[in-house]
Order: sequence, then structure tokens, then C-alpha cells
Amino acid sequence: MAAQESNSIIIDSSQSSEEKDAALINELPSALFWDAMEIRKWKGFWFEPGLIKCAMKFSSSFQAGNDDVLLASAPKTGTTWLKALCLCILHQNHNIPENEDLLTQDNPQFHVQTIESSIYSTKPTPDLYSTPSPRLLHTHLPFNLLPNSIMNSNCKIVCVARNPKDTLVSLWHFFNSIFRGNQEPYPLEKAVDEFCTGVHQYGPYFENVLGYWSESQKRTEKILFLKYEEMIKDPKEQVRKLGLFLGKPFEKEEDLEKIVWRCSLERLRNLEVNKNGSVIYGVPNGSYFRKGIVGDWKNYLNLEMEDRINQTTLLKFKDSGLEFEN
Ligand SMILES: Nc1ncnc2c1ncn2[C@@H]1O[C@H](COP(=O)(O)OS(=O)(=O)O)[C@@H](OP(=O)(O)O)[C@H]1O
Repeated sequence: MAAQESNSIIIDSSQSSEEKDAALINELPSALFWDAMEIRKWKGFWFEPGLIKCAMKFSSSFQAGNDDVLLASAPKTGTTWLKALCLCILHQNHNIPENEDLLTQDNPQFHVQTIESSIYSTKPTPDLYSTPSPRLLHTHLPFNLLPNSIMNSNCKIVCVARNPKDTLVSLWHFFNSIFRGNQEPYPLEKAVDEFCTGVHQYGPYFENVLGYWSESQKRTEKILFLKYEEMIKDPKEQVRKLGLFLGKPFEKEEDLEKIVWRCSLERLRNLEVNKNGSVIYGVPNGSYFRKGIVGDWKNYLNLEMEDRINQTTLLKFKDSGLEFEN
């Protein structure tokens, strides 16, 4: 009897808070992301409604641990690469099987826990609190939505960012392959326009990147800000920096070289699990590995589109000191 009473109390309170959140989300401005997904604007950024719910819960209740490492990135800026690198660096002394896919949830010991995974994964996702310490976490959420405990603890943040034109082109390819199948690709002019106005999932890209950039300039011991272009140009130097930041400096050059190779696009793309495996919503693992080059946008954007993104970038990043090679 007592158990029943306490059960009904729990259900009632959770229903009412969910209803409250749902009502709040319903009131938010809404738009359609590239003709495929309803997104709503919350605290300055656009997300699908399920993501807002997840972000609300994370922002209000997540307790960071002092040895947590949070990886943060706007979509298509180098997330997959950064995840693989950090896993390898943090587990240097453990024997990660050579052919292990470092990115799926099959091996909880060598896994990056995505904050938003509860809405993306078709499998039950491990609770953030049951992930073994040191926790390696990832989010695409912007800086202003991080819970206070992340900034008030010794938890470190590593952010990766990429030039806007390659980010947009990468996003456009991914989107077309996942959402449009054999249909015509989403018109690129429209994608450029919506990217510049910020009306896309996790957008605006510019503000998402700037939030982390600004904070990384103030708290260098807390946030490391990496650029995809610099990682491509000199992976060893950037991985060395990453190891140092994570408190795992490389003593032997060969260890560093091994990790750079292990996490290379060429190697990851050829792993069996990435050729045939699938993680979320049936999205093939292979779609996270495309060309991985700097300047691929030149193959897709016309002068007008290039100019539009350049002007927006100049305006948004003005006086921030943030620049990208492209
Ligand atoms: N290991 C490694 N090295 C270099 N580049 C890599 C690597 N893994 C993925 N990629 C390229 O990164 C782009 C995908 O970005 P994300 O991993 O951030 O995507 S996601 O947000 O997690 O969906 C996408 O870029 P594009 O090729 O320009 O589309 C991937 O090819």
C-alpha cells in the first residue's frame, strides 16, 4: 500500500513537470529545419523539441565531477575525431582492442557519453551517473546552456570548431544522405541562407562556436579550443597539446604517433564497424566519415553563397579574435 502511494506521487509529479515543459516548448517560436524537422528557438538557439527537453534537464540538474571531461562542438566540426582522440589519450595505459569501435556504446569502458543520447539512440542509453569515472562526455549544446556545476567544478572542456563554409557543406551532405535518400538534395542556396540566419538544428552555428571561444580566452586552464584546420595541418602538434591539457602528456613520440594514426579518418572509416555498423536512428556509422579536408566548400558554393557566408562570418566574429583558415 505504502509503495503504491509513493509510486503514484512520483508519477504525478513527473507528469506535471513534463506537462509544464511541454507547454513551455509549445509556446516557443518554431521553424522547419531544411524541410525535414520541426525546430524551436529556446534561449537563443534552435533545437528539435525532444532536444529542448533533454537540454532543460541537463542544464538544471546535471552534477559535474571534478575529473569529468566534456567535449563540446557544433555539429560537423570534428566531433567524431575529437571523441576518438580523447578516448585514446585518456585510456593510453589500457589495452583498447585494436579493432574496437571507440565510438559506439557497446563497450561502456571506452565510450564517450553523449549528453543528448537519450533522444538519438534507439538502444537504452546508460545513465550519465552510472558512466564510470573519469567520465568523457560530449554535447553539441551551446555554452550558455551548460549547467553551473560544469563551470564551478574542475571538470575540463575541450571544444573543437571548424570554418563555417566547410561546416555548412559537411552538414548539408550529412543531412541529404540521412533525410533525403534518393530525393534531390536540399537546395544549397536555402541551406546557406538558413545557416547564415542561424535557423538550423543547434544553430546559430556562429553563436554556438563563439560562446566556447570567448570562455576559452578567459579560462585557458579550463577550456581548450581546437580548430579542425589546425588539426588537419599538424595533427601531432594539436594532439600533443590535447594530451598536455588532459593531464596525459606524451612521453614517447611513438605513443603520440600511434594515437594520431589510430584516430585518422582513413583508419576509422575502414573499420568493419564503421563500414557496416549503425548507431542512431539507423544512421550508418559510415556517414560520419566523408572527405575530411579543408576547403571542400570550394567544390559546392558559388561566389554568391561564399560571399554571403563570408559577410556573416565577418559580422559575427568581429572583434572576437576568432579566425579560421579555409
Ligand atoms: N578522424 C577524422 N579525421 C578528420 N576528419 C574527420 C574524422 N572523422 C570524421 N571527420 C570529418 O568530420 C566531419 C564530421 O563532423 P563531426 O564528427 O563533428 O560530425 S557530427 O557532428 O558528430 O555528426 C566530416 O567532414 P566532411 O568530410 O567535410 O563532411 C568527416 O569526414
